[in-house]
Amino acid sequence: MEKKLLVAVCLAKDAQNLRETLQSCGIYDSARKARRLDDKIALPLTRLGCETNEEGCTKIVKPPDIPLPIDLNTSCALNGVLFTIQKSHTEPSPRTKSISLQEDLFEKLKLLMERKGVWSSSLLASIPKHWERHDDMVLLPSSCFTEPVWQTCVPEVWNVVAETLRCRRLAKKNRIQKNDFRTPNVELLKGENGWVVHKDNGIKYTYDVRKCMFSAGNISEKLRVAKFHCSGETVVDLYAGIGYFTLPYLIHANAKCVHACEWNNEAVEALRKNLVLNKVTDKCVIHIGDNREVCPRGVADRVNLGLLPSSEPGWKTACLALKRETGGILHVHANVNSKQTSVNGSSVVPGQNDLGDDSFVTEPVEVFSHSIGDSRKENGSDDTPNKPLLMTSRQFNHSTWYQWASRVSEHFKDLFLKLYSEEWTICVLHVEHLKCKPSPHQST
Ligand SMILES: C[S@@+](CC[C@H](N)C(=O)[O-])C[C@H]1O[C@@H](n2cnc3c(N)ncnc32)[C@H](O)[C@@H]1O
Repeated sequence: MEKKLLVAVCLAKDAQNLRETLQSCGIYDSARKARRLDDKIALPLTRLGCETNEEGCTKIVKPPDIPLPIDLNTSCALNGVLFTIQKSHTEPSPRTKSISLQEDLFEKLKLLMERKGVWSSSLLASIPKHWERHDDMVLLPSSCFTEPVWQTCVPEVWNVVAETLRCRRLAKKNRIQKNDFRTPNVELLKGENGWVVHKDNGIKYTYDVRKCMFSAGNISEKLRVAKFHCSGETVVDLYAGIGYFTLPYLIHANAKCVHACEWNNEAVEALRKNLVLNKVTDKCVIHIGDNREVCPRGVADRVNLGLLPSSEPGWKTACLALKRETGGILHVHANVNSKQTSVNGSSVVPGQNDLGDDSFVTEPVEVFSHSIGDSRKENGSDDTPNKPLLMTSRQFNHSTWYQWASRVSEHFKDLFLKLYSEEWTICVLHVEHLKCKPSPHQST
């Protein structure tokens, strides 16, 4: 049997369908790259070979478990898609790459717009190259389908996108509204309701994508929180949202109780549902309103300050939330612009950054979770440090971050002194660098 590599060649518009059919028959070779041949696509095949008999006639040789009506260089049909099997004339690419959903989306949209007579290459840039998948919904970025001509072809455009990306509902982000709730401004393009369920590290989060944001960029911090041992601890989550951190504290870190502060009623509705969904309602007290007014005082062993670009508005509230006798741990989040400062060598002021809301959402930004621990009153014991002490994790040895952490701890020292007229001891226990990567659901 000749070891010639074979490909199935079909029209580009049918490539996705054919690929899926070949995959289900077990003869699609996902380790090789699909190739474009003018208006056609050559899909790589596996487990098939060919044989030439004495008359010089070449036939496909296939294992007995593949009873497909296929022959070499002859039109064949599978699931209504016409194709021919041919010998591959090029060496297979060593890289694993099959025709991507993005390429397929491009082909199908181009075809639709050509049929409507409105295709132009200027539309290329607004075909989405990445998206987020939530449940059966695909959430498209704000940069796509911006040209008015797309609107003249709805709902067909949305149907093609939904079919190609294999989802039932389709939504598109617009710029985040500049209000205190950071309302997402998501438009539903296909489907009726915006509620999705998102599973993350064994936790279910439900929320309406039109009303609340799911901060996917926080995943590494959520995973870190999930590893904490908080048995017996009371935690205050000052910016609870839909429960991004409240839930890992309750479910994985095993906190005794979380006081969750949130002022956005839409987020509170989702938070309530999430507590029920994850069966932890009895361990959480929701305080609805501005945390500076509604946060309980003197109750917490740990306070989470998960607000970006800076949690500074909540610093005083966090100090007051800690147990006065024993102190506790503060997790202080902020964006720190280390690029700028590493160039001129100056330090950063806590909370200072030059990144607009939009930059945070769309671009990688350095984000810090800064745990300030053991902020206890001086108890006079010799081993209690009375100066801020940096004990940051080894891999994060960026001097800007140390400087920032050091300034934050000085700031907290002053705050405690003002609030209680007595010295508290502050140690920086850890600095975590959170790269706000593209969402884990993004695909291309
Ligand atoms: C963007 S979310 C962040 C949630 C989560 N901590 C995270 O980092 O993924 C911030 C939440 O804090 C809420 N929030 C902001 N300022 C607040 C305040 N002063 N009091 C109560 N909630 C506040 C917003 O409504 C929003 O739901």
